[in-house]
Amino acid sequence: MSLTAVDVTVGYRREKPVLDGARVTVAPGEVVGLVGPSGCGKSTLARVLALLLAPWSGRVELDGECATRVRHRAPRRLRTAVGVTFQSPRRSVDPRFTVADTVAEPLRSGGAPERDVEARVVELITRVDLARDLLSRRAHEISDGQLQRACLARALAWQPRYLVCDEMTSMLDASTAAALVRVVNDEVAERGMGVLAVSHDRELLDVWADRLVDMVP
Ligand SMILES: Nc1ncnc2c1ncn2[C@@H]1O[C@H](COP(=O)(O)OP(=O)(O)OP(=O)(O)O)[C@@H](O)[C@H]1O
Repeated sequence: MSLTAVDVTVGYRREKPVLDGARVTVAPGEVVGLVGPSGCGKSTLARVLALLLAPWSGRVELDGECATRVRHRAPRRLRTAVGVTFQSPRRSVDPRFTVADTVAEPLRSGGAPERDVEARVVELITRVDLARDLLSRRAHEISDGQLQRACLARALAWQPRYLVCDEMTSMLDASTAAALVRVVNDEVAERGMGVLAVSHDRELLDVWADRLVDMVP
């Protein structure tokens, strides 16, 4: 059981791979910190493992199953098994959506019955310590920290087996950052979720991660 990148080669421009045969594996219940110099491809590898970017060659294995398609083309059981959070919550939400719509979005697109969605959204925002009266607000009406909490709630909507955190805390104040890491750690401890944490903050990863993977360019 693991979320694993096997010999992944991928880039954004033809014949200029950013990753060339990259490998990383995350076991259930494990927090793996991904470090390396700026531009070495950490976010790219995170996107590949989150099934958002298809490798040119190599593969992603999710608990032994090879993920051959990405984004909405990936089968639902794989899409819902991996959650992802990004550095900038503002760039990762639809500004027209309320907080409730943002958190509900993966549930709706994954086919959750509408009668269950509202209750689950309340459960999720409670989990990330967001007040219920924020549910009707839009992104521009709440702080970065509150919006990142909503994004973490969205990432946890389907109780993913793995979570990819790409610089989740780097735009946040220290206390919000610590609170979000605690929420993630609770999911690790309670359900055995595996985490890939990308961060520039070595001190954070030294305390958060069980082990570090250094991407040598
Ligand atoms: N969408 C994109 N289109 C074109 N090039 C990209 C894109 N995303 C990343 N790159 C390029 O790919 C390389 C690796 O970027 P990536 O963001 O994966 O690295 P990183 O290690 O996460 O960097 P940082 O630590 O600075 O966030 C960089 O040269 C970057 O400019």
